Amino acid sequence: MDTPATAAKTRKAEYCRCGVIFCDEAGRITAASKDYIWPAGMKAKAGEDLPAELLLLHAGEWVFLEKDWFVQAEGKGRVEMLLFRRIRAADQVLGPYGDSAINEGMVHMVLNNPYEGLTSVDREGKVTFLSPVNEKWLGLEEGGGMGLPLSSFAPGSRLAEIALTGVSDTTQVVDIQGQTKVTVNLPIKKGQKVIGAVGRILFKSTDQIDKLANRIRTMELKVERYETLLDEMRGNRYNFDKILTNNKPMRALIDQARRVADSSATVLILGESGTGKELFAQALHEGSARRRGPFVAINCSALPHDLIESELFGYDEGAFSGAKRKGKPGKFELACGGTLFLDEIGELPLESQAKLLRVLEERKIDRLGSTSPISVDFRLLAATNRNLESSVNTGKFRSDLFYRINEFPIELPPLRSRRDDIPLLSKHFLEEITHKEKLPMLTISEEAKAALMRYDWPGNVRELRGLMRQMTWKTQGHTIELHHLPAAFTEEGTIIGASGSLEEQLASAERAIIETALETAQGNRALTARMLGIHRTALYKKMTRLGMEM
Ligand SMILES: Nc1ncnc2c1ncn2[C@@H]1O[C@H](COP(=O)(O)OP(=O)(O)OP(=O)(O)O)[C@@H](O)[C@H]1O
Repeated sequence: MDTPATAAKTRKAEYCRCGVIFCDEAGRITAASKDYIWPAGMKAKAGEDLPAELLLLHAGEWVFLEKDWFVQAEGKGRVEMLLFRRIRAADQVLGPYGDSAINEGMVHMVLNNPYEGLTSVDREGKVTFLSPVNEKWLGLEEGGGMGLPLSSFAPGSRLAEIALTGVSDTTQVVDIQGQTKVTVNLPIKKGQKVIGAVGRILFKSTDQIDKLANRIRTMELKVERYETLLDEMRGNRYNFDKILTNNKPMRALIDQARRVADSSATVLILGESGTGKELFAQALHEGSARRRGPFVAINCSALPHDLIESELFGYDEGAFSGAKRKGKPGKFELACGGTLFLDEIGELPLESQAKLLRVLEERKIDRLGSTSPISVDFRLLAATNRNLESSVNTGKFRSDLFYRINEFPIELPPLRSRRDDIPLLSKHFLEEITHKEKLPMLTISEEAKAALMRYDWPGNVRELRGLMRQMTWKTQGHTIELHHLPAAFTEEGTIIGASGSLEEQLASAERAIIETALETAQGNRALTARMLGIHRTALYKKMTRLGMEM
């Protein structure tokens, strides 16, 4: 492999204090200078294949390997470096130069490379070298910056900091003088001592690097956008100050919840549907040290039983037919560093309850189809509108899980037990909805107010919100009159047909609300869904479930 010609050239390279490597068209190493070391620390040997990533990266261009590149630069002009080129014929690099010219030629080319600006500073941040392209870019005379503090003419540069800390700043995409550039800043060390720093700015980079810089820039912009969005979403989340109430027992509950928020206790939030359980869960998360982490909510009653486990635990590649090729993380994993809120926990199948208990005890999960457990760090909050104790007695809920999640129970009262909240919440929802829909604010007549106060609100605050939404569409004027309210409100203190179990009463209230909304929207399903603040498909599902005519 090592012909006399290439052997001579590698010797020359060693003489130049450059690591040089040669390879043929197929990417096989034909010769390497003695001290050519891959970034992984292995010596390059003739006869071996070039690592794939180098072939890919370099594709015939000059490349300076960041890790080993520019190992030391002392004063002006003397550099030790590692150069690499994939060449067709060695002569393309070394041919035109005579023996002594190799050193000069290569060093000259690197220092005067019009595509890269080099700057070095000493420990005090004073310039020890500026390549011509940098001088030109900074508007300096030849040699004009030498010996001056770099900060005096390039205030944005971090090089002086690197010369002090010795911590490299590799491959940053930065905006300098209105242009996006790729920079690499490395400390210069003598033994263990940091004696300065050297920085590289890529000017007219290769197409690959330009594309890379653009991709990184686009990704950075995306990340910025998502971070803003996340912050907005966080801002939209409820905290304790956003839970409105005039009711004393509710205020006491909020105080209790505030106190337990920043603990690791599992809070079990009990209460009828629509009383604000999810609101409390969000506020507990926001009041904890995990607030910067994710808040992941899952409604156990909304998922078919056979999907619950894959949603909670995730699955590995090829775990079952139809699974996404790459696998998918489950909610336990997604909630890492944050809070997992299991809504309607009473609906969890017994088998999943056993698995949940194990996760809570071991803090580890196994994705479906995987045998390597993953550690998970989340705080559990749970909610239910069922009486879990009676579910334990009937064998529908595991007692050990019940005791495990019942560390701090909070029971939210139904709206009918805190009627003093009705005027406050009605006004709040009217303001919120009219503002959002750009409609005039409504007032409520005394008669209508009295009817709202009398009503039993089986759907609790959610029902009140839905009604206020309907009213903003239904009342053409500025006042909600008694006759605008659904029939259920005109019957003294009762709902039409409101007898039977809570579930039956809820269904009957839901049916009445949908019917009124449909009537107001003159049968227009899309408008009805909008009025009710739900998606059209959700409206169809509800109508089917409630046995309503489509
Ligand atoms: N005190 C309150 N202040 C403001 N809004 C409230 C309050 N209580 C409830 N809401 C609103 O009522 C609606 C229902 O609340 P939430 O979803 O938290 O109830 P839930 O008890 O979790 O219901 P479900 O059991 O059906 O999941 C939400 O739109 C919520 O914003």
